[in-house]
Amino acid sequence: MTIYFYKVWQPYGCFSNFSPHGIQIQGTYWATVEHYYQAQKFVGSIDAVIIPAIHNAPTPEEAAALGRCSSRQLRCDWDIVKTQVMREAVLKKFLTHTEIRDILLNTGNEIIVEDSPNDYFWGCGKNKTGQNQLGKVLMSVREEIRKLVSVTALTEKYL
Ligand SMILES: Nc1c(N[C@@H]2O[C@H](COP(=O)(O)O)[C@@H](O)[C@H]2O)[nH]c(=O)[nH]c1=O
Repeated sequence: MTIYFYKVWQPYGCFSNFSPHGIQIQGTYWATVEHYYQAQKFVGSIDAVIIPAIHNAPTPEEAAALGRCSSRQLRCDWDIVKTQVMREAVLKKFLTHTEIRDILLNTGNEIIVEDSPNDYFWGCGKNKTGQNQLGKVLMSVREEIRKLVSVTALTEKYL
């Protein structure tokens, strides 16, 4: 059965980028995946000065609001890199926090969908026709971690 998630306080809320699971990437700690993702929009852009404010935002909602401000200039390659940026952060989240890693692995091979009513790229949108890129990232991270877990088990057994 397809697994739908969206808000942190709803079922499978730990799949949301707003969930309180911090990540360390290239020596910097980010309070949530959302903080990291929103900040990456401005790396190398003339509006990169906003990055510390996004990093220090007290909540992921505030980080998202800063990153979504339409008067700021995004890095020019954002559309090309954003899915890879998201994948790296989501992979780090589920490698770092074992309790939610198990929740992800225990979803088996079910389809995972971000049930966002207004996001047709990361989510499925109101009418469920969206691209669901975040769900796809989560399923691909699930596969990658499964492979890592089996390699680790084999290594422990034979080496
Ligand atoms: N979970 C969740 C949202 N969805 C998240 O918003 C991000 C996309 O942002 P942008 O690229 O700026 O449109 C991405 O992490 C997506 O998963 N949005 C919300 O306003 N509230 C929420 O609880």
